[in-house]
Amino acid sequence: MPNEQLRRMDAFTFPSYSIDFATGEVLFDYALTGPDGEQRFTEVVTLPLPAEPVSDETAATLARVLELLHVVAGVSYYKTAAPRRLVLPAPLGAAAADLVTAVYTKGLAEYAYRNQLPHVLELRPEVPSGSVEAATPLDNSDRRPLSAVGGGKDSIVTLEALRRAGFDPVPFSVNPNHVIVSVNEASDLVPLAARRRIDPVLFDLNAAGALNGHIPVTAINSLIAVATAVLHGLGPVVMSNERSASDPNLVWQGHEINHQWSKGVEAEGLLRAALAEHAGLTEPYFSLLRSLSELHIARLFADTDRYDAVVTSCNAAFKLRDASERWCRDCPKCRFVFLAMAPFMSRERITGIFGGDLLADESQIPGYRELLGVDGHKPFECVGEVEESVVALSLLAEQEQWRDAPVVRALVDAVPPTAWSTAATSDVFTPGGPNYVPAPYAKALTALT
Ligand SMILES: CC(=O)N[C@H]1[C@@H](OP(=O)(O)OP(=O)(O)OC[C@H]2O[C@@H](n3ccc(=O)[nH]c3=O)[C@H](O)[C@@H]2O)O[C@H](CO)[C@@H](O)[C@@H]1O[C@H](C)C(=O)N[C@@H](C)C(=O)N[C@@H](CCC(=O)O)C(=O)O
Ligand SMILES: Nc1ncnc2c1ncn2[C@@H]1O[C@H](COP(=O)(O)OP(=O)(O)OP(=O)(O)O)[C@@H](O)[C@H]1O
Repeated sequence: MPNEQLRRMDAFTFPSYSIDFATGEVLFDYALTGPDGEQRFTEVVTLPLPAEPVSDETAATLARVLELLHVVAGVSYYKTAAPRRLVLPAPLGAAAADLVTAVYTKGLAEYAYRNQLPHVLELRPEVPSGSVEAATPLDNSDRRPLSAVGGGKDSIVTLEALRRAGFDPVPFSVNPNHVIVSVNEASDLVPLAARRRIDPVLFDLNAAGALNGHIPVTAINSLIAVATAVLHGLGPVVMSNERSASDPNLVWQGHEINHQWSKGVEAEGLLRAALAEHAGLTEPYFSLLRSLSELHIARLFADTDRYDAVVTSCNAAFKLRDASERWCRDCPKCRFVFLAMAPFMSRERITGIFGGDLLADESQIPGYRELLGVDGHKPFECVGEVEESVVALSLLAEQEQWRDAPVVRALVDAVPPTAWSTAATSDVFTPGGPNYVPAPYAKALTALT
């Protein structure tokens, strides 16, 4: 469909979804409609099937989770045209409607900012009138947790913390690539995996110049994880989203723009409330690492070398096409994670993990200046706060193995005195802020810290 026609689309709708219990395949249909006709999309999510037949109760709870996933996963297609009407397929309760509103506004805020589409920040879904039958409550809180694995340091810290505290976690990933497969192998735990196939029409539209941008992918992965936990009779989904994921990159038109919005604590609360209201799940989902800073998590990661040969946090390794093998060593996330891990391990070890020494490479200095708040705003990437970067730098400046590294020397000179004094009184190693960690799991976190 030509780009001008896409731009004239006035509504985004959700025609249907279906599940095939013989294959685990769930089809989610979407449509953009406008004066020139419609553009249809179908996304396919394939859930891993349990060995036992699925009971009617499980099927009913699963259907409720999939209703939420259907609406949330629509963001990938909505963003090709950004119509002003978002027409939901069925009535929703208040908590579920709040989740959907936030996913399409706050979750798409970076996309709205970069494409200069302020109306997206004000989008309000049209919810058909009518009541929603109350869901049957399901308390699965004492079952084995499903631990989402993204291949990076954070989910590794969670997996090990749960294991050490005796929770017997099941690793879970959506579309595990070779990095995730290797992390699971290194853990020696038996994982579950779901497949997600984006409609290839989206890639054609992108190639033809359709609107594109960042989407709240963690909200989608989280709901696929919850659906899998329900189908397999498992317990809560445990995420590894850190404290700083809740902090915005900038404010635009009075709205916070946060690249990591769906990793933040607000999204976590909205998702929990929507799952409780719409699917009856009393303890569906939480982030174990919510109260920790990225720097703190990096320090915890350094405690074990079991995953050194496989851990990969760089997003370039997770692209659907032309992915890097492991760390690309030239993006904000590689720079930040290197800086965050370096104070807690030998130079030889970290150089082995990354396949190179970023603090010896002067071409990295401009990127590090952004992370340290010397130039520009916090990059649109999964990176920690400026304060965390300054604290990491101050720790490096005290260490013989790092203090003369060219990048460390240049950055120490660049950071302003005010930043050093903030870092000197920083609480980055003190857990804090709101979290939803259930009481029985608090011990896993305490054992960690
Ligand atoms: C890997 C990555 O960072 N991808 C972002 C990148 O996409 P790119 O075009 O370079 O390559 P692909 O990932 O292969 O995607 C191709 C196109 O497919 C569409 N798409 C992909 C996944 C999806 O769930 N929905 C989609 O619509 C999209 O049109 C792609 O162009 O740039 C894109 C545009 O800015 C981003 O949307 C891609 O981000 C992925 C959705 C992704 O998985 N990103 C995570 C690594 C990520 O950013 N995680 C955040 C958490 C953010 C959150 O709130 O959940 C983080 O780590 O901070
Ligand atoms: N493919 C995936 N399948 C399931 N969960 C995922 C996937 N990718 C990321 N996640 C989860 O989403 C959350 C955010 O991902 P993120 O990439 O920040 O974490 P990570 O890979 O554990 O660590 P790092 O921040 O070092 O990359 C984490 O809880 C992670 O486990």
